[in-house]
Amino acid sequence: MADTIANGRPDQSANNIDGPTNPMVTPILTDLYQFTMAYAYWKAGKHNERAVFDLYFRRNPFGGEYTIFAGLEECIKFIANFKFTEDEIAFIRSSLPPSCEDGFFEYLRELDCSDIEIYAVTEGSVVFPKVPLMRIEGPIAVVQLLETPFVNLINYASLVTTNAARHRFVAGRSKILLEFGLRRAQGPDGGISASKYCYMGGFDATSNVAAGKLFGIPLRGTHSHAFVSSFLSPDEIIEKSLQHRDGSSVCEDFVSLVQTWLNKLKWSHLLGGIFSETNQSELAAFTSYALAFPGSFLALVDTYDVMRSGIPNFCAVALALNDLGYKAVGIRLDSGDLAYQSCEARKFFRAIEKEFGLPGFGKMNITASNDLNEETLDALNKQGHEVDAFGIGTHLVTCYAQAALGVVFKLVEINNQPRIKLSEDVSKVSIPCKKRCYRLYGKEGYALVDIMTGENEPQPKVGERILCRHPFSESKRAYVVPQRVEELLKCFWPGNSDKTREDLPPLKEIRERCIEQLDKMRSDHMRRLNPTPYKVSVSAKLYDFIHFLWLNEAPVGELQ
Ligand SMILES: Nc1ncnc2c1ncn2[C@@H]1O[C@H](COP(=O)(O)OP(=O)(O)OP(=O)(O)O)[C@@H](O)[C@H]1O
Ligand SMILES: O=P(O)(O)OC[C@H]1O[C@H](OP(=O)(O)OP(=O)(O)O)[C@H](O)[C@@H]1O
Ligand SMILES: O=C(O)c1cccnc1
Ligand SMILES: [Mg+2]
Repeated sequence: MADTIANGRPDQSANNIDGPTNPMVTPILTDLYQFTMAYAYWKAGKHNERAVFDLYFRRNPFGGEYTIFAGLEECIKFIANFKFTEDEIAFIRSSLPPSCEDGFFEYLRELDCSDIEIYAVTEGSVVFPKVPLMRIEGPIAVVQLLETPFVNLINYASLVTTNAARHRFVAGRSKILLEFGLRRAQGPDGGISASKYCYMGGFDATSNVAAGKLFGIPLRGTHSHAFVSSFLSPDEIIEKSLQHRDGSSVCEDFVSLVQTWLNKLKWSHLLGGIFSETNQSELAAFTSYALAFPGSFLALVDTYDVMRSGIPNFCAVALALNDLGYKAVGIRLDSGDLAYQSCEARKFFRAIEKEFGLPGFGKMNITASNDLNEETLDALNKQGHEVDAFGIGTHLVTCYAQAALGVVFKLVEINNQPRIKLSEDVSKVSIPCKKRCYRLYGKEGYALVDIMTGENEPQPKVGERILCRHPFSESKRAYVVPQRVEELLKCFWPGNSDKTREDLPPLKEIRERCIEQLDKMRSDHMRRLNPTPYKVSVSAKLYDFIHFLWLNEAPVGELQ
């Protein structure tokens, strides 16, 4: 028997692929019906029949016309370490009827994924409905057991990556996007996954420390209202000294230096009249935070009153820091009208730059947060704002605008026999056969269409006209002369076959791929309002075959 590691799972480390991020992702993280079907396949002697399943989705989320494929690495890590523990086998036995024969549990005991082959689109790619994101081949009983965990691992990952990409699209390339969602995410796995996939979708950093450690995502953060209101007055600051940044001198009373600056601001003719007395609790909090982090001072300015207290208090501290050679980072706004306040804050910073001759002060970073989503970002853009960074939590990580991406896993072939699943709803009819999928690019470098062909059809060639047909609608078809042809499905798990396994790229590389692919999308597919659908097609041969099979399988009705 194989060695076992700490959690009782057989040691598969010879495959050099770590297990999934979440240790709950085990072979029993599946639906009961996968085991009942596996038993029935086994009992019928059918369990080793070679099946091909496609994993795909039917509609793009968030009313958009694109999706980002994510979660592949976790699927591969899962199957690379797929092995039942004795404990799990005992539990499965206790969950099935007592009549289930021992031989089945012997079979489960020996099971791994060495006989499975997985072809997939590269993680971080832009993908479209109906085109397989993954093709899973292998003994039917095993592939069936993979359905639920794979759909689970791809569904939220792709949904939240797409959500992040959509937020990035609205915010624009130049803005810093911070994921602040851990506290509002659906449990610990939701939080960790959100941080990983929001980074993949184009966010710059997360506040989630565990995700920073696990995935190397840059960590960023400010401070909360509690920190501000926990102080009563500057009198409670005991340690008041601060060394000059270059070490040349020490300011013994930084608190007084801040007070001096606050008075200067109050009486300055440019700024005068905006405020009188600022909140002393807030001033004490800012001063203390600056004493703790003089090189990276950033303050939350909306606890009491942004313009009459938060901004002047922040500026007094920032100016005192400047005297000692430190450059404050900026502010965070977390309530009220973020467009208006950011513009007012910017005016104040610029006025200070001018008044005190401090180059760069006007460019102080303004971070905004508070229930932000695509719509509010869009509204802020339309109004005009001065925000440099957005901190986004709830709407981003919970995918508030759409709860799930209906990923499905459908049988398309068994023992080399193509299979189709019919439905009253045409959009739910599956596309049969083991297929090859290509993206065809046009003259201007944009992707024109994705096309699926039968496995043995010749590959579309550059410069050669090919007919692309809508899979179900007879009248929708177009000729395409591709300038570039990209094969979409690559082998990420060759099983026992002699295919070469694609490496799993590091997260940063996947993120770069995602950003690059989105940049190359035609703008009409990307726009928020009524985007143009991207064309997904099949070859003429596959079209004919789908419709032949459809007619073959659909019973003819009888009218009486
Ligand atoms: N200029 C703006 N245009 C459109 N939406 C905005 C603008 N500024 C802020 N928002 C959004 O308006 C909403 C304001 O929410 P709400 O009134 O509940 O917050 P608040 O009272 O300002 O703050 P708090 O979180 O302390 O309750 C938030 O979703 C915020 O993102
Ligand atoms: O608004 P989100 O997009 O979810 O971003 C995260 C929020 O979390 C923090 O708020 P906090 O937990 O203090 O709650 P509150 O602002 O709702 O009072 C922070 O100040 C943001 O407002
Ligand atoms: O660092 C922050 O400002 C932060 C972190 C989590 C949630 N809200 C804000
Ligand atoms: Mg808030």
